[in-house]
Amino acid sequence: MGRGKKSKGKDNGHVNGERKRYKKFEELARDNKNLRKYYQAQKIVSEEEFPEMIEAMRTVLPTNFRISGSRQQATDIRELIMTEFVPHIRDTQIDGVDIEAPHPLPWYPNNFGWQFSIPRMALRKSKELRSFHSFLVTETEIGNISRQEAVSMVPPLFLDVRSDHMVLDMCAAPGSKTAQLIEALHADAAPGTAPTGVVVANDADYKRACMLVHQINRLNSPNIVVTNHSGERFPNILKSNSRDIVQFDRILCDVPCSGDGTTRKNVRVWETWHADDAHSLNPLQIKILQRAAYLLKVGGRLVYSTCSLNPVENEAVVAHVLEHFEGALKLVDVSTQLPELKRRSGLKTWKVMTRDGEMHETSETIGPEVASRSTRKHMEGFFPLPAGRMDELHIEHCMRIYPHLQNTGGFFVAVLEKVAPIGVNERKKAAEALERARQRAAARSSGEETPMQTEDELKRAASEDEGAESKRQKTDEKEDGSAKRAPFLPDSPREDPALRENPFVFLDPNTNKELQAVLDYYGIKDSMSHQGFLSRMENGLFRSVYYVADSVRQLMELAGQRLRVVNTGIKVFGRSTVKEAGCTYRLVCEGVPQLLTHLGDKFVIEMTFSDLRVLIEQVNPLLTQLSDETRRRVEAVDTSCSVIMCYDPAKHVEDNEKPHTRLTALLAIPCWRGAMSVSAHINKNQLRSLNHRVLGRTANTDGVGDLKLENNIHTSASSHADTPAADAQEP
Ligand SMILES: C[S@@+](CC[C@H](N)C(=O)[O-])C[C@H]1O[C@@H](n2cnc3c(N)ncnc32)[C@H](O)[C@@H]1O
Repeated sequence: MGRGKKSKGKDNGHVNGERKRYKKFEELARDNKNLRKYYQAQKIVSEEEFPEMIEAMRTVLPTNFRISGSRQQATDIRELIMTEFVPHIRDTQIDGVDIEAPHPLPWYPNNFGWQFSIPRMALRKSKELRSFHSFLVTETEIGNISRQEAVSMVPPLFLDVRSDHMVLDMCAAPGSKTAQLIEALHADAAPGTAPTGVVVANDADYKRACMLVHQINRLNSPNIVVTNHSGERFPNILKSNSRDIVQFDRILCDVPCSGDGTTRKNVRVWETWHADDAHSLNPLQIKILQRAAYLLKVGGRLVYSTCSLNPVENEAVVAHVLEHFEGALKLVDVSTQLPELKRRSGLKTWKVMTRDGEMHETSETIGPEVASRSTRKHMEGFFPLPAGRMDELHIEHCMRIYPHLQNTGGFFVAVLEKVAPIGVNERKKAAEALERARQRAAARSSGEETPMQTEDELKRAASEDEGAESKRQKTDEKEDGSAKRAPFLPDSPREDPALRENPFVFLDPNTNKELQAVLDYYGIKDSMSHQGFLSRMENGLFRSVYYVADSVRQLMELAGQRLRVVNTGIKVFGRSTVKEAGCTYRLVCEGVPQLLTHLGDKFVIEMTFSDLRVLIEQVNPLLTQLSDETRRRVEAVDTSCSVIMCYDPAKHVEDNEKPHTRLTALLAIPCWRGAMSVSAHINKNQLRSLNHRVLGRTANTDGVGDLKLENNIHTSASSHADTPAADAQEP
């Protein structure tokens, strides 16, 4: 549900001191008189359509997933689903009933969003379906697939994230939309280049922020920072040598909400729903959106979304914030984007329901007996603005997605753009830029080169001038090294005893000999910035080394202690437990995509298809089992050392054997070079996935399949005792 955490003061499972018996899922009535009355009165759909919508809200939601990760990898996974699973499931019948095959969501770009409805009992009765289910579980574990409600995939698509954008996800946990934002940042970068932007994923709830870390770590991005602030109090980060604050190009406000668009998944909403749930959330939602507006650059885009159908949490919030900023924010008409996505326009009129079930058109009819003092304080914000004003603000540009339109949950999305500065500082800066543009235009027209410009042209020139000014500032910082000089103060340890982690510190290879030795050993090239390594110190020692993109480092240096950083970067090196190892640090699985192009050549070893087969089929295969060239290259590195073994499907087409499914993405596998053997240093799910995709061998999570995976896992009991057993359990 959208709220994200239990509201304070709830019963904790007790009523009047006695333990409350929660009804079983199937005992719950999928109905609520007040809910029906409320939405019928709002006329959110026509009278004829209303029963269809309520019926859809009662049915079980289909399963949806998104193919995630890098574009090329995602393409390979999509091909596998289309060629292997869809045709089989399409032909499957259970007890004489056809099973609906998984199908792509028509509006999701590149067929990367999918939907299917397979009854649980059907899974038990069909080998094909069980196999598909196991595939989903495995690929989800390793981050190639994300289970995500279809409508929840919508808001990031309207943010239009580019590779150089500063993006803020205000209420990010558990992180399914953050993952989309990170993917968009990487997908937009030119082939072979890294994005220069940042995604800051923030959540007010520390525990949920930690869940978010788990979700996004699977994407192996060095361009992400996870922070823990109340969105409405997200701190100002000052640019260096300036009183200006860092602002974002894109902001997602997927705010806490009552979640009544999720009745198909959270059946308990039917039992607990009341219209005034929205009343306590509306003031917070307004504050979060207002803060986001301040943090947004002029010309930047913001998406506000909820999984609630209630106008008090949706159009009311948007309308009052637009009104508050007096034209600095405007709603964007996105009706021609994602044309296949069925949606309805935002509401311009609605009524407010109080706890007694009465509907009100104005706050004047609401008495103190049905509204607490704090509710009364905010009541104006629940109602629509005067009719003419709702038209002027184009509230119809908001999007409402209803469950019956395309078999999904319910959702609300509004796309906003900041068209003018807000606040004293921003206005002053804009006025200065306008004056500069005026003076330039005057100078030009006195030289009779160009005629005097119109006010609009001047404003445009001024806003371009501001952009150029901020670019100039960045370049100046680079040139005079001031950004580098800005001292980085680690985020302070939190007061909450549950938050025990040590703060991140950047490691400078010029002064940190241990790091320099690791970089020298692995021949890390200058193409990888040496300033992005950081760690969490434990008793003066660092166990793991992480890496962040320059953009993240600059942001963290500017923010200093102001930003409560929960996590950032990707782990690239882990301290080795093997005493005789060539280097005290080994390569870490999740760091492979980051390190691959920057490692010394001898550590990246190309292999043939038959080498790949040996590596994923056998436990610690002997070096003698590899092809001659591959073996020669592995033997050229120290024993007890990490290497990355790569299979490039584009290069090794001459091999007699071919992968089971069409592969286009390079497969890069971190390995451990033992005295006589080499072993893939990956976890069970990664091994399972490779065996399936490369060799067509399945090892299902429920035991179905022809691969006995237990035998392939590298443990201390494995046949050649020269792999780092402790490391193998945690690659
Ligand atoms: C609807 S959920 C967000 C879902 C998330 N965007 C996703 O796609 O996975 C709302 C989140 O807001 C967080 N939250 C609640 N109050 C907040 C606040 N004042 N500021 C920031 N986050 C808040 C909750 O902890 C919850 O994780």
